[in-house]
Amino acid sequence: MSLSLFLLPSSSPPLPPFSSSSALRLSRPLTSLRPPCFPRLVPLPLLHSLAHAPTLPRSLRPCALGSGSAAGYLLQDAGATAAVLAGAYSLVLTFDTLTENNVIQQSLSRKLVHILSGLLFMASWPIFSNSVEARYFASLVPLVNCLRLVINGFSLVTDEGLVKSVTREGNPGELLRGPLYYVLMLILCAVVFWRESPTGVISVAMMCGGDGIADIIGRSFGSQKLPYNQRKSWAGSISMFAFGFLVSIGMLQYFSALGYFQLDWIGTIQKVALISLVATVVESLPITEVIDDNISVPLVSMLTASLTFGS
Ligand SMILES: C/C(=C\COP(=O)(O)O)CCC[C@H](C)CCC[C@H](C)CCCC(C)C
Ligand SMILES: Nc1ccn([C@@H]2O[C@H](COP(=O)(O)OP(=O)(O)O)[C@@H](O)[C@H]2O)c(=O)n1
Repeated sequence: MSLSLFLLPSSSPPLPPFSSSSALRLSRPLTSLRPPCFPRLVPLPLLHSLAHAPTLPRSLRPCALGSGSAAGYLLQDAGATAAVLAGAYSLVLTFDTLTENNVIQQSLSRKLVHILSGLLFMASWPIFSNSVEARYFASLVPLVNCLRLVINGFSLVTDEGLVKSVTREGNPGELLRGPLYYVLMLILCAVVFWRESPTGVISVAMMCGGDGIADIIGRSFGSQKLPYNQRKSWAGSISMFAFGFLVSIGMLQYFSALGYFQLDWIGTIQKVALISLVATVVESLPITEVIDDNISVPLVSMLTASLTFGS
């Protein structure tokens, strides 16, 4: 069997922007392809070289787009969803234990959960399949946590560990604000943008990395307050810009290395710097008493990224 690599036939629907997907087509009908073949975790450049390999052992044959069976995709996505859900529960339990044992303060615990949850959730996206439904399976994770926050926020049940590790004062009602908006934004980014667009990646990075570090640095080193907002500081805002920028570039590199999109890095660095600046300015405004940062920061990042990246 020889593999030939060529672009999608012109009759195919246009590839989403930034998709560098080149369909691997086999010389015989896809129906003859039998798994196992490895999922899209293999970086695309490697797939290109594999595509030209004269013969490949069956177990090393890359999946052609759409070559996985529906049942295979379903199994992969269900397993990935269960694994990431378990990861979410373990993360909160870990920080609850650390707080309970006074290893870290409750405020730091909440912020570390804020930084790590969304970034680790986004980092898990490549373990989901190439199916159209994959993003919906992935969004089940923040959805289940959304329900968990709501039932605990209304004290229908009481999960002390959850309340302690993600609230400021240990009041269950707090779960219905910052944490709830946070998981709703993760659902939005996963469903609308998924791993095919820099927009969702940057928005999650700014909400988790940028806004998360601003609190930690701002509380500890924020003596110099902003002239227009005495609740925010130069240290907090500068750290939000810098860390949000670095985390955004890092996550874009991650998805690019796995072949989900290819970016012109000079232009990307400029665009991400602009997005980080806009998000940092918005986060510093007194409006955050009206609109939670977990809404304003990702939304303004989505808007700015959509305008600058065109997707
Ligand atoms: C503490 C959180 C938000 C508070 O925001 P703020 O008020 O400080 O601005 C984050 C709440 C996280 C939530 C309880 C759990 C979310 C889990 C996530 C969707 C999946 C993580 C999976 C990964 C593998 C650990
Ligand atoms: N730009 C910023 C953001 C937060 N902070 C500090 O972090 C604390 C919490 O910030 P925040 O109200 O935005 O926290 P979250 O809404 O993100 O949980 C503020 O009261 C400030 O002490 C800062 O100094 N500068």
